[in-house]
Amino acid sequence: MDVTANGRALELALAETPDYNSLEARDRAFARAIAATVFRRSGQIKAVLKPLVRKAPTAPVKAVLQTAVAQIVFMDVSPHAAVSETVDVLKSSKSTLGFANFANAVLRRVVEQGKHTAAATPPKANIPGWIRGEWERAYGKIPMTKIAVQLIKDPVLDVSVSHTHAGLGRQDMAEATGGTPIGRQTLRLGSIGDVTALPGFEEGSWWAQDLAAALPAQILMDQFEALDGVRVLDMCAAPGGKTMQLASAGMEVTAVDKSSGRLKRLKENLARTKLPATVVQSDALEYDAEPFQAVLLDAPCTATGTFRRHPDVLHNRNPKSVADLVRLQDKLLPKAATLTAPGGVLIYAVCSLQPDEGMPRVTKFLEATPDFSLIPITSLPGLDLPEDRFDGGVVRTLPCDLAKSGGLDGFFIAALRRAA
Ligand SMILES: C[S@@+](CC[C@H](N)C(=O)[O-])C[C@H]1O[C@@H](n2cnc3c(N)ncnc32)[C@H](O)[C@@H]1O
Repeated sequence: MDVTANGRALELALAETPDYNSLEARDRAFARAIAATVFRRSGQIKAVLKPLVRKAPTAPVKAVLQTAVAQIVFMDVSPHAAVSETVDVLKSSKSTLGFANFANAVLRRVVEQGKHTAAATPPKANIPGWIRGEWERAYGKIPMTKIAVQLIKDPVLDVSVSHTHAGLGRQDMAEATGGTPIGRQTLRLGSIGDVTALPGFEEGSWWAQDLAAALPAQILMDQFEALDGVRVLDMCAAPGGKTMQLASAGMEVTAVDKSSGRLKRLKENLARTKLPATVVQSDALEYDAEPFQAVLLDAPCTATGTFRRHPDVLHNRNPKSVADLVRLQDKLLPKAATLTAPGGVLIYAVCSLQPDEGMPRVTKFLEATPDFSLIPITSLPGLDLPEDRFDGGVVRTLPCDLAKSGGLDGFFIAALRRAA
């Protein structure tokens, strides 16, 4: 409820819930899986409940019913156990006690017919209408349907393997984990479990990073013949996935971020991977330094492109949050420009599928800043993406790309150069 009503991220909402924190690790993982399934399957769950619930119950009762449907229809949970646990939960509070019998009756019907109703409801019903509209207009109806299929699949785990570690390279990691090398430095692993238990974690040989999230830094690095000692600013850097890529390639990285909590994670990541970077806590809009040969602006965005691992992003955003972020992106891009040295490279990236956060930001910036021009990108070595992902000389990945191997995050990436 905190996610939909207050726009909180599911991870944060859970982390600040005392009942959740008091659970054993295994039960916490189960509770998180139920919550994620509620968001992943929101439209199908609604379709299952609609014919059975004539009058809308209170918000807490509705939320409890949704978690029950998630378990009964979509998870490997005994239906009997899910019904009786749910009824017990409702009985445990005075405000919901009166709904226990009602829920019992509804959920028995869900056990009988829920799977059938869910199967008859297309996956695109799980995507909120306003987002579906924007994606259909931007990417077309068929890609939209394929994108929706990625939402109901279990996400894969991608890790980026450090360039600096002679010990556990990508091939060693592949052999040790059964993972598949994909792209330039990514290893794709079957499903997300306890990442800290994977070989090479303690040694800092890799960090979790979606294949698409590794592209902006790779595109930046492609613009240089030699990387050693090149000064680069990672302007919105935490938790540091891209900082680690740049540092592990030998670049001299300054990592700026506004959030102290997220910078703490960045510092932990750098310590674990034994990679160097100058870390600065600052609002990027107020940060000043001698201009850099390269600036990476991985801008704050709606992050709707990350829905495979974070299905809640489709439910805690709205058109106003897009507009607010667009305003910030329109300030950050010119600021990034002032920090880019003449002849230098500026990369703008967002992990968003909302069209407004992509090309229109770059077009507006280029119109206002004549000493910058687009460096057209027409393909990415090692990645077999459809030609139209490079329309306009920029990169637009869709979650349905490379679908057979697990898809990838939706990113928009543009490379720009300042005149010398
Ligand atoms: C997309 S995330 C960055 C992810 C990171 N580049 C990575 O690869 O791990 C955006 C970041 O922008 C930061 N941020 C938001 N507004 C900012 C601002 N005005 N100045 C600096 N950082 C900001 C957020 O704290 C967040 O860490």
